[in-house]
Amino acid sequence: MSTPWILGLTGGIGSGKSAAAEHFIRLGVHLVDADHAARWVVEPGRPALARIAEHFGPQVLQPDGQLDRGALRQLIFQDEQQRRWLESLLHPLIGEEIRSYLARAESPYAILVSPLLIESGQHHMTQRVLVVDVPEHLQLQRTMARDQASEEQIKAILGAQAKRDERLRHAHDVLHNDRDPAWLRSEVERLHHFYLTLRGGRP
Ligand SMILES: CC(C)(COP(=O)(O)OP(=O)(O)OC[C@H]1O[C@@H](n2cnc3c(N)ncnc32)[C@H](O)[C@@H]1O)[C@@H](O)C(=O)NCCC(=O)NCCS
Ligand SMILES: Nc1ncnc2c1ncn2[C@@H]1O[C@H](COP(=O)(O)OP(=O)(O)OP(=O)(O)O)[C@@H](O)[C@H]1O
Repeated sequence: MSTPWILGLTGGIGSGKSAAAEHFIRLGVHLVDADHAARWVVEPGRPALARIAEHFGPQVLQPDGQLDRGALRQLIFQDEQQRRWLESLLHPLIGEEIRSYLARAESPYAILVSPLLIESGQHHMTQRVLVVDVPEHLQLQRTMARDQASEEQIKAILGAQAKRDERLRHAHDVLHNDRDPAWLRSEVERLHHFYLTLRGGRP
């Protein structure tokens, strides 16, 4: 099987990666989301979950044995060493899941969506990088409207991610998602046609 051509889609928390991803999926692009892969590797019965419970204690498990994501989020974003421990356990496993899923792509190009594309080195799996970019105040505003998290916690997560400039330095393309959802959709359609042309497909 030939290796698919992969676009890396990244952006900080609440920048609009998932919203952009939905439009690419609707256009028929094969897509894997690193946040979803991060959930698969800690499903009950998988070894990573037992390692996490052993390391952090039973307070990170729900009564039904599933990972208590809110509890783990609290622990890792207030302690950099614990976050690094978790990342060193999960990132290699997430990388394997992503690789095997992307290898099945049959569309003219495939997409890897990841908040940590640059930070985790996952951009080495891709041929091109698209950054969804918004000013920090919009990231905060949209994430607070979406999640049950406090401003303080979202700021801690922002602090654990690459700075805006650093991410933009790796960008081949930038989607400025500071307007309304209709603009986001039209930008995804424009970029999709551009990628099809790059791949020599029918625009
Ligand atoms: C801590 C966890 C359990 C919290 O789960 P929760 O359901 O609340 O959030 P979710 O996984 O949907 O992530 C939401 C957003 O948080 C940010 N985020 C998640 N992990 C990290 C991290 N290690 N560093 C910086 N930001 C992160 C991203 O912007 C992500 O899109 C979870 O985020 C996790 O397992 N993180 C470690 C694995 C990881 O690094 N995942 C990122 C994709 S590679
Ligand atoms: N152009 C836009 N106008 C208004 N709201 C938007 C726009 N784009 C995204 N949003 C909203 O902002 C919130 C964050 O978007 P989304 O969940 O796609 O971000 P994300 O980058 O995937 O975040 P995370 O890193 O946390 O997974 C969502 O509630 C989404 O509906």
